[in-house]
Amino acid sequence: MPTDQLNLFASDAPAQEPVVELGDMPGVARVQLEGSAALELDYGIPEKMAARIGVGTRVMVPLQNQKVPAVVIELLQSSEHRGKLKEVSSIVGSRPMFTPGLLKLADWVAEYYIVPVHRVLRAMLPQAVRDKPETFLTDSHLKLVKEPPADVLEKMHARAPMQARVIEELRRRKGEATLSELRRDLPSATTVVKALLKHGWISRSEIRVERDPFQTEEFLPTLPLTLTEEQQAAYDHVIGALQKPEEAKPILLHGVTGSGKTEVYLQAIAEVLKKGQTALVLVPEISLTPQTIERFKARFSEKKDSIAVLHSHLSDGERHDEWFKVQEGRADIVIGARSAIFAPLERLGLIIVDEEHEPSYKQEDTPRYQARDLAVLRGRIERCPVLLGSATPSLESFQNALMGKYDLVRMTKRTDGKSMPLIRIIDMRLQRRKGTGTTIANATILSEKLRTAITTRLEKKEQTILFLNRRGFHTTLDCASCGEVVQCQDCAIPMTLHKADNRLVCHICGARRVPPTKCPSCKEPGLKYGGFGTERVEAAVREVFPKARIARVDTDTMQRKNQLRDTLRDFRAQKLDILIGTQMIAKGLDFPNVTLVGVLNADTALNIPDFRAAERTLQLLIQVAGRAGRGELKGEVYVQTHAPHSPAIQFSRHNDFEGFSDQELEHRRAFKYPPYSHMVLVSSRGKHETQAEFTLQTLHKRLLQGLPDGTIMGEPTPSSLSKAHGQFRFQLLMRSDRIRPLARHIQTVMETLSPPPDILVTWDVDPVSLT
Ligand SMILES: Nc1ncnc2c1ncn2[C@@H]1O[C@H](COP(=O)(O)OP(=O)(O)OP(=O)(O)O)[C@@H](O)[C@H]1O
Ligand SMILES: [Zn+2]
Ligand SMILES: [Zn+2]
Repeated sequence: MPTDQLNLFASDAPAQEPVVELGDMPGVARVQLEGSAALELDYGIPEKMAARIGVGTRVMVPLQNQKVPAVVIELLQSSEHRGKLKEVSSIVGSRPMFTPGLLKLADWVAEYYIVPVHRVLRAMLPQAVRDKPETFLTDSHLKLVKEPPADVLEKMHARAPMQARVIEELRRRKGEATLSELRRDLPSATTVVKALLKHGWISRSEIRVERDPFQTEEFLPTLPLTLTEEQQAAYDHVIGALQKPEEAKPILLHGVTGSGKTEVYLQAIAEVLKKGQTALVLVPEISLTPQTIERFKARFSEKKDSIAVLHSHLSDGERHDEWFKVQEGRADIVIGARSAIFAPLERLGLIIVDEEHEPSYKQEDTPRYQARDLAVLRGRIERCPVLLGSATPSLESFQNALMGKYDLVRMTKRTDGKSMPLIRIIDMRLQRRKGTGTTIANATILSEKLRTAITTRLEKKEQTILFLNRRGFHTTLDCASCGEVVQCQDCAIPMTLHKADNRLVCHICGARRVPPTKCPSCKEPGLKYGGFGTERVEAAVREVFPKARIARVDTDTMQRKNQLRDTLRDFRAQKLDILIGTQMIAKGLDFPNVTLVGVLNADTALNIPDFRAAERTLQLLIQVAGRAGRGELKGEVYVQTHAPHSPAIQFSRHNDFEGFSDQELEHRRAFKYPPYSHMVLVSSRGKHETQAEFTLQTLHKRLLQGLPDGTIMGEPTPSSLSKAHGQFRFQLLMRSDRIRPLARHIQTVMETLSPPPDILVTWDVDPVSLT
């Protein structure tokens, strides 16, 4: 739709219903400023606004000769403020932007994550909503008001052929159309419509147009499936919680890959809608694929317009409109990534967090909240059940379930008697010694066994997924003479060769440079490349299987809008034999004809310096393996590794999540790591290495004074990523089983700290990444 034809308007129409009864009219609004200091101020409410101001309303208030945005957090009869109260200047939007439940959540987030509450309130509204509230697109809805007899129309064809065409078009459309619909075939429709209006042939009214990202998609309705016994038990458990939300504990649904968790979600949501309530579904950004959304829209096809989708790939306009769909109460179901936990749904009946173990539920900027934890909290505030689902639960949630804080429901089998895939471990150390496998420039990319397995699949017209968590062609470039590794100048990591454009690329800051021919350090020419990423795997696979139809899915190849959707569609339609990709293809995908999954290097996640390395590896392996054998045919998985005996690899081989968690929890308990403690990661960064380090050392000393009992505090050390974006990084880890006293202590100390202006100090409560 061409935007030049559509006019933007900002409505400030009064709300339909008054927010407060006129009888007990409060005269004072206590507000929280949005922009700056966490100040609560009182303002008088002018009489003409009284009916439209409630808790959660956004307003503009006068402050030091300016008008600034604020949120009403409380209505009072009078203020303790001495002197004359200033008055609220204006109201933003026609309805409150925050529900009382969300305001409570904001307070909690502020305290727990040690952030001023105004930062939390800002994070709760999408930017497009904050900056341009109620800026909707409009279109003209046109209606034919006179039926022209045949001869009139004929004359018109001679005199004003365009007008006749528009009239005929309108008749074809049962007498109604929008201007933008007409303009699709008749670019001059705007002028023609004006003439027709003047002559009284048609009438016009302005309507609001939603920028709906799925407008053009068709969804074939699906019916609820007959649940398996295990699904039924899980469903019944959720229904029980829906009936007694006050007593319900959060439910952890531990269901193996392909056990049909989504079907349980769908049927539970149907029940929630039947009760006239709403449902919130969180999915990791990366699994918010068209396929996922389609499953929801198709099941609730008669209500598909009442499903709002909130995630970061929407345009500002789309996000704005989807958000208002929720705020105006037109959405019954919200599906979204992390920040959708703040969707202003009312009458919330159920919150679902799918793939609850996913690290992407953690927000990596201030406020650094964990959306899965906020889901549990929001459930408590709104008295609604919370369902956390995963084939590989986070140890935090699993431990909560073992302790009885959460209910644990298991689904141990795949639907329809389909079996779990057979997992084979391939020791790549032996491959290298034997010199077998597909070797290009000394790196074994495909073991012989995996290659044979792919060949068999190609013969049988079954499909293969090859997974590798690294982009690019070569992952290192170093000097044979002096050992120097070519690193990014601004970040302490090796640069990756991207062969398609022959550049070395830094995967932290994106810096690009022409590959040097001589060592930058000793000037000798003997530079050699090492390691492999998806680009190189693609080249190798094309070489070995020249006839296979192959696609690569990573952020380099999926730049174009809809490219991911189109590639996945082709794969589903079996127009492709082999899909090579990064974690973009590791989760949630359900392709029945995939009978082989190859994990090309299972060790990348094991080598990260993080106490969760084993947990992450297990999660990834079980999830990727879970893409195989989801249809009638049995699946097989080959895991290539240099650490075949590590527990993460061995337990995932037997799909033994609980065995792994027993062992891993034991270990965590012994060393007091989460979930047996809360962790706070304090970091400093800056261009000057010594200043950054010194700042953290100073902070360390101050934190030592009055440190709450039971706190374990490390020493300031360089972060494992010691430099990024040209800034040196240092970190300090603290652990305690009681987070609140520690948070208060940190807050108090931070208030006394004034670091040099170019040094940034941050803190992260319950961090998921320690780099
Ligand atoms: N009761 C059922 N009867 C038959 N088929 C079912 C049933 N429930 C689900 N399925 C099918 O089983 C497949 C797997 O289901 P689903 O994708 O919901 O599993 P999941 O547990 O979410 O898997 P994963 O964790 O791997 O994403 C889907 O194709 C789904 O349509
Ligand atoms: Zn050198
Ligand atoms: Zn860099």
